[in-house]
Amino acid sequence: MADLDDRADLVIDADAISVLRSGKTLLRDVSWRVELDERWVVLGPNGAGKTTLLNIAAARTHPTSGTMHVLGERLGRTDMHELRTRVGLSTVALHDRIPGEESVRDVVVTAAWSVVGRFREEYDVHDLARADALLEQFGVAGLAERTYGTLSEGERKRVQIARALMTDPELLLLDEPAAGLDLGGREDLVQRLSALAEDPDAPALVLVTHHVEEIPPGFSHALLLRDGGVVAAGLLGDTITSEHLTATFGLPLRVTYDSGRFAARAA
Ligand SMILES: Nc1ncnc2c1ncn2[C@@H]1O[C@H](COP(=O)(O)OP(=O)(O)OP(=O)(O)O)[C@@H](O)[C@H]1O
Repeated sequence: MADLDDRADLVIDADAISVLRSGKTLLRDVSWRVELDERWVVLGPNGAGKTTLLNIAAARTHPTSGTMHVLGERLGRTDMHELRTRVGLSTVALHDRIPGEESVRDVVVTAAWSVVGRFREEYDVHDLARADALLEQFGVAGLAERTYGTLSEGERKRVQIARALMTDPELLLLDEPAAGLDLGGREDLVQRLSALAEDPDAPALVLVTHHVEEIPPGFSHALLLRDGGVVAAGLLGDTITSEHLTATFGLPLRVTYDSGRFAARAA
C-alpha cells in the first residue's frame, strides 16, 4: 500500500526497463523515477539511448522488458493514444513534419487540434488566446502571423516548445532543444527554460542534451546514460560531477559550476 501511495506522485516510473531492437540493446535495465515537481536533465553521448528512453516516456514505444508507468498508467495495459495526449513532446523528428507554409499561430494552436481531433473551424477563442500567451512567454508573439518556414532555427525552437505546451501537458519532454542554435539563441532558450523550470504551475520537465552548458538553472535532477545503461542519477549537484561525466563520456573531464551554470572541458 505504501508503495502505491509513493507512486501517486510519480510521472515516470521505469522499473528495470530494457529495449532490444534488431538484436541490439538500446536500453539496459534502466530504473528511473520522476516526481511531479521535478525538472530532469538526461545527459549522455551520441547513441547512449536518450531518445529511446524519451520515446518510451512519451508513450510512443514500449520497453522490451521491465515495467514502465507514465502518469500512473502502465504501458502495455493502457490506451497509448489517450496517454500521449497528456504528454508534451518536442523532438527534431516531429518538427521536421511541420509544413513551412503554416502560420506560426497555427503551428501552436494545431497541437490542441491534433490531440482532440477537432476541425480547424472549431478552434475556440480560448485556444487562440492560449497559443498567443505561449508565444508571448517564449518571446515570439511578434511572429504569430509569419509562416513557420521563414523563421530562424532559434525562433523555431521557441515556437516548438510553445506548441508542446499548448495541450497543457502533465509532463513535457524536450529532446535537444538547443541543438543547432548559435550562442545567443542558446542563451535565450536556456533563460526561458529556466523560467519554465521555476514556474510552480509548469508540468514535470525532462530535457535531453549532450552539453552541461545547456542545463537551465532551476533544473533539479540529472540522469546520465552511457551505452543504454545508467551511470548516475539523482540531484543535479550530486550527479553532474567530474567523476560521473568522465564515466559517461569516456574521457577525463573536469566540471565547473558558476552562478547556476555548469561547464565541462577535457581534464
Ligand atoms: N530500431 C533500431 N534498431 C537498431 N538500433 C537502433 C534502433 N533505433 C536506435 N538504434 C540505435 O540505438 C542507439 C541509441 O539510440 P538513441 O537515439 O536512443 O540514442 P541517443 O542517446 O538519443 O543518441 P543521440 O545523442 O545521437 O541522439 C544508437 O546506437 C542507435 O543507432
